Amino acid sequence: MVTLKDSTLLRSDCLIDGKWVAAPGRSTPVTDPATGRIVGQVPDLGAAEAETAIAAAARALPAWSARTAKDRGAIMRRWFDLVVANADDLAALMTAEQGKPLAEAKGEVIYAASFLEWFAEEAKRIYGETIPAPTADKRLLVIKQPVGVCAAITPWNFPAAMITRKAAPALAAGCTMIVKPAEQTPLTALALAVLAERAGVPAGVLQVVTGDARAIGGVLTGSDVVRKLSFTGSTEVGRILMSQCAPTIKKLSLELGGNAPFIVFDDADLDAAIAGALASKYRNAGQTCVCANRLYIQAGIYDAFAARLAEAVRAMKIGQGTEPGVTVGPLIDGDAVRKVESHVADALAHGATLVMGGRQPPAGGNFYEPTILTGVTQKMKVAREETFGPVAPLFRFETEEEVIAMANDTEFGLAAYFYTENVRRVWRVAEALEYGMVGHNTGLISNEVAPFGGVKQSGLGREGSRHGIEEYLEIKYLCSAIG
Ligand SMILES: NC(=O)c1ccc[n+]([C@@H]2O[C@H](COP(=O)([O-])OP(=O)(O)OC[C@H]3O[C@@H](n4cnc5c(N)ncnc54)[C@H](O)[C@@H]3O)[C@@H](O)[C@H]2O)c1
Ligand SMILES: O=C[C@H](O)CS(=O)(=O)O
Repeated sequence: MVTLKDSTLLRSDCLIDGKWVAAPGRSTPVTDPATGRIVGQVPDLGAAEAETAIAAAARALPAWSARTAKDRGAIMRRWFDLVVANADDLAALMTAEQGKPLAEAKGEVIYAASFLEWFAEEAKRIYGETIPAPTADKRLLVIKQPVGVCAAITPWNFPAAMITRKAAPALAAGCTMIVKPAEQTPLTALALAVLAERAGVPAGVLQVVTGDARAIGGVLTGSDVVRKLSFTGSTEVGRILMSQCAPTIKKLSLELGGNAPFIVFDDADLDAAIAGALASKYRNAGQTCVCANRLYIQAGIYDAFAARLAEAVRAMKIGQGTEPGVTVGPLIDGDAVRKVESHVADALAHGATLVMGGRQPPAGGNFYEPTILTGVTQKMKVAREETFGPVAPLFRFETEEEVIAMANDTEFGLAAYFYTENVRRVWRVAEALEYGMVGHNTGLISNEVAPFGGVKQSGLGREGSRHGIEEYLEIKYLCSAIG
């Protein structure tokens, strides 16, 4: 089990309609991916409970949306304060169920809290507009109103941030929300719900339902009462949910898979490029949607970059997230390990060279050693699929035109990175890359103030920034005849 300062944050029941709901005889264990040990139990709920949660959200909507923006903002701010005050416990829960190193988990909790802080303020800046009427007898204006009852389905790799990045703008806008967290990481979601309740979020405004993803998701996507779905996860599941939402024409936010190119030109600051590669590639053991998935290194510095990266990666420490100094934790489960193994085996079978790693450590489990491959080509799986593991495949390129073409040769379009000191090249490359987010001379681009999201098959819409709250608002145009 997990040792917390506040043991009441470890829940084994769900929050529905202001009540904590258990399911005697219907519970699912939550396991530590580093050890396989059970760290908690959560209810295995389904369609009936999803329906109950939707009805509760609908009942709570009028009063919540009628509260002033300042009032909702104050509650969101209290939620922020409580998340920060309980960051150590939330990080402990996260490391226990997701495996990331404790320092990373703490960092994610603070990142997750930043969305609560940001949208506590943005709630008060939902502005409308007046429009000069084309005729003297009319007055035209635009107001913005909350979408209504919203659903959120979230992934396991960022168990806190992927929830607050949705719930914060939704509640700030005056919507109510049902969250279905990933089955692997429900404990963090339930602890956030405890703190939301303590912050004053009323019954029915925020609900967390754990259990049968297909059954719960089927009800959330099929209900006409649910006016919006915000999903973060794989592109494959995003397609399914998008089609399930079609009959009720829901508003959609989709944050899906990635295949980020990481481009280093000959004139790059090599120290900065190595630091950026480490941060982008190995964060969360490579299990982030914006991880560098392909590293394109210009011919003139290819060997030097490979050697420097190997030297830096050798300094990494793999192990349980609770161990001091650990920088690479376990992958989420055996399937994730097998996917990484298949990508490495495919690359080697097609001519790549293993510089380091390429195996599980002797201890086994869900760990996989940080890996570097050279001699990688576009024909290999690592070029076409999201590896979602600590594998850095290095591709060699000669010209700017060639690398832009290779970088864009994917159905994904979430994040891309490039390193150069040439100002003219910054503009050429940034504008030519077909991605929603581009990092120049940095491997870390995510924060609460910037619009996070992708193009092509990496998703729809943006989260965070001043744009993120628009996803939870409808525009209403009012035309008043005064003649
Ligand atoms: N773009 C982003 O911001 C972002 C962030 C994190 C993760 N991701 C992507 O998510 C993927 C990894 O996360 P994952 O393995 O949790 O993704 P996943 O798509 O397997 O699962 C995500 C969520 O969807 C639920 N789900 C799965 N099938 C469902 C169904 N048929 N009906 C209803 N719900 C269903 C899961 O229970 C989970 O809560 C990667 O592709 C990663 O790139 C994207
Ligand atoms: O997995 C992708 C998440 O969005 C993580 S982050 O926002 O880049 O930290």
